[in-house]
Amino acid sequence: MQLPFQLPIIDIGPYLDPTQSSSQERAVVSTALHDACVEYGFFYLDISKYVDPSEPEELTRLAREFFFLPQEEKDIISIANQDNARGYQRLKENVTNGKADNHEGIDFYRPVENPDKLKPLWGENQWPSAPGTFRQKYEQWIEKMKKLGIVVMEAMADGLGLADDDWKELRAQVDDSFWVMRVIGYPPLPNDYDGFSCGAHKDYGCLTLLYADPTRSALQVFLPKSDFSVAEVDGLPNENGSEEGVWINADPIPGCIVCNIGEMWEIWTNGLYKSTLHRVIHRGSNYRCVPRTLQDRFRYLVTFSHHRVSIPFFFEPNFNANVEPLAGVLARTGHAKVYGSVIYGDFLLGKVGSNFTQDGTRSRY
Ligand SMILES: O=C(O)CCC(=O)C(=O)O
Ligand SMILES: [Fe+2]
Repeated sequence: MQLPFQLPIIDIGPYLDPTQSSSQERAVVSTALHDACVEYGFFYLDISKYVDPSEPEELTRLAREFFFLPQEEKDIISIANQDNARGYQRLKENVTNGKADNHEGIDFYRPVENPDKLKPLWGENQWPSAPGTFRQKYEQWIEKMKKLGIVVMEAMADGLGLADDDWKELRAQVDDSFWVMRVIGYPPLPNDYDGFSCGAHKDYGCLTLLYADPTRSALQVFLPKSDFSVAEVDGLPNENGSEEGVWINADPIPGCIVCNIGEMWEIWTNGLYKSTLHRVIHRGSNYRCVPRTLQDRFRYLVTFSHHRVSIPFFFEPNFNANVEPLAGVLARTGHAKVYGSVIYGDFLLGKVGSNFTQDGTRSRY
């Protein structure tokens, strides 16, 4: 019998404090990262030595409280108030592959000096005033994920066999990450819905560090091969064109986040690492988190108990980073450059600045 496929689990522990680990222990981690990026572009990162589970659990509880607010209160921080990027987007306002995604969410970006809401991406983050501790808790998470991003980058540089100087050059492209954090609420997808919870896409940046609540069978990853068992998804169209492969579930694992690489890694490695298609189909079932008061509990059970919450943190290059195939990788593989260079900020503006559909909804990918 074929066992269901599972993405590799990589414990980042040895890289958290290299003075406390041996070079062999670190080599196990960096080799595993390299193999996972060549093979899948996706892996689980065991961060149990870095984060107490209560911390992200609290974040999903705060997100639920926010999404549970009346629509007009959520609209107070609409992206329309600012630069059309920072803030809240209603259910179905985001569009992927021409179809409205069945989710709502709040986006935060690295703050900028001299904010200007008329300039794409250059506005100010809009923090909800309720729940009261939202901002403080999420800002702590941002700091943690920024540090983790650099740690994973260093481990990946080792996995690629980069010399010290090459790592310093790469580090200088990500040491002031133009990060994005998204807090997403997914109500269950109606059976007859023409679309997805989040349509198939590749992430366009560097590293996605995704914490999601314990809901299973929601996030799916496309593996362009056919020797794995498949997660059956009845009646849903393929979104992978004519490419051979299977969609597998990337269910949450306690103590781990799901990690995937974006298109910038594809450029740095001249195509050796590929960013991978993924999507969310949340039919809604097995996660419950019930409010305390009776009245709220009733409303919640009727409307909200099956909401899935996920918090992707996109650890991206610096806004001005000039991203191109790394000399160390070209030298090692002996391959000619097949990717050109991009300034990350220009690339990002191209993605989010002009991605509006005719009815004013926004397409992120
Ligand atoms: O919610 C998820 O599990 C994934 C979300 C995602 O892929 C994205 O926002 O880019
Ligand atoms: Fe994604």
